[in-house]
Amino acid sequence: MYEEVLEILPSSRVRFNEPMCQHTSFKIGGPCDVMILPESADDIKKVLAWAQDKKIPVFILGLGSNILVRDKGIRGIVIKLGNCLNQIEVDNDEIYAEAGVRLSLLAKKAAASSLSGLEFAEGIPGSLGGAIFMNAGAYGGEIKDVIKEVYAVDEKGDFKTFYTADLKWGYRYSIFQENGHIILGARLKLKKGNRDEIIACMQELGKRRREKQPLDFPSAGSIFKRPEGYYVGPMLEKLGLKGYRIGGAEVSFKHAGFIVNTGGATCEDVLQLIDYIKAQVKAAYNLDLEVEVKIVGEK
Ligand SMILES: NC(=O)C1=CN([C@@H]2O[C@H](COP(=O)(O)OP(=O)(O)OC[C@H]3O[C@@H](n4cnc5c(N)ncnc54)[C@H](OP(=O)(O)O)[C@@H]3O)[C@@H](O)[C@H]2O)C=CC1
Ligand SMILES: C=C(O[C@H]1[C@H](O)[C@@H](CO)O[C@H](OP(=O)(O)OP(=O)(O)OC[C@H]2O[C@@H](n3ccc(=O)[nH]c3=O)[C@H](O)[C@@H]2O)[C@@H]1NC(C)=O)C(=O)O
Repeated sequence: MYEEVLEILPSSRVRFNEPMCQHTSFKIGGPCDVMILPESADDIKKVLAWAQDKKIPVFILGLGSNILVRDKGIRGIVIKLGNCLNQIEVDNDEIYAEAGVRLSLLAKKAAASSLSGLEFAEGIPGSLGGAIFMNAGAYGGEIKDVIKEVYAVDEKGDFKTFYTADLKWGYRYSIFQENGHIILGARLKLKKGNRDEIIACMQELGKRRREKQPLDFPSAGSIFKRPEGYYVGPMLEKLGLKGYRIGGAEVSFKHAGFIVNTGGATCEDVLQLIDYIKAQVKAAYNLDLEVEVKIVGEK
């Protein structure tokens, strides 16, 4: 049945049984049935209509930096926007960018145009779409601070424009986590600044990130959200969990808020490690840690 998608898209934009471990920063995940690499919003509309007609589930992937895919993979279609919808246009103090653009690349482009506001995004590995979906943030900045409008399609493929005030922004939260729309792009409003100062700020944040975070191992960044009044890293460090390992999954020695794949980790290893950490934290602090990373795929 999946082969029928070749009637609406050229084979260069379709992959069958694609291993998700090749598309996630964790380097974990079994195959998806079909992966679509769209070139335009029109491709996405066509695929959505086809999937709806055939009742096939659709999953949207940005750059795979904030997901944990189960070992059996994903049934149905994965539409990968990361590295696909890639256009950027600078217009005075505003930037229009498509959802698949790498956030750190967008930050560099803003800096080169003497535009301030995206310095915090230096080194963030996800796409603009993923960043909006979860209101990505680091070093005191959040993507919500620079978003003016977001352009999306609903499940039927109808286009919609959202103004930032309507997006229900919260800590690692936006309306897109409840409405199921696909983000196609956004208009960002930045501030004119001094190019050298913007670049110096980004270099400083990049240095801090490299010093504090285990960037030399595959991971999905912070595995848990920050509980109010706590930092996860020091909490796990005090519990002696740094270096605790199940299979190939390990609580990072460098930053205990990260689980790293030391080589050959399965999703099951990571899930077991998450459960173990949660139980330890519950017993010691009476706190329920909430997973920040999105867990997807067939159980
Ligand atoms: N602060 C930091 O240091 C780090 C931050 N991150 C953040 O995580 C974010 C994840 O981005 P990315 O790797 O691209 O995302 P992923 O590919 O990991 O996708 C995560 C989820 O986001 C949703 N999503 C992604 N793109 C879109 C879109 N265009 N429209 C609607 N939903 C979308 C999907 O949910 P669904 O299927 O339900 O639609 C998907 O399950 C990054 O932008 C980054 O900010 C990640 C690592 C480190
Ligand atoms: C990596 C991510 O985002 C990160 C983002 O890069 C950083 C930097 O601003 O702040 C958040 O991490 P975090 O809550 O762990 O904060 P950090 O600044 O890294 O650490 C907090 C404090 O704990 C200390 N710390 C951290 C780790 C550790 O093992 N031991 C320790 O003592 C740090 O030195 C620091 O004083 C984001 N995570 C969340 C869930 O909010 C991500 O979302 O995937």
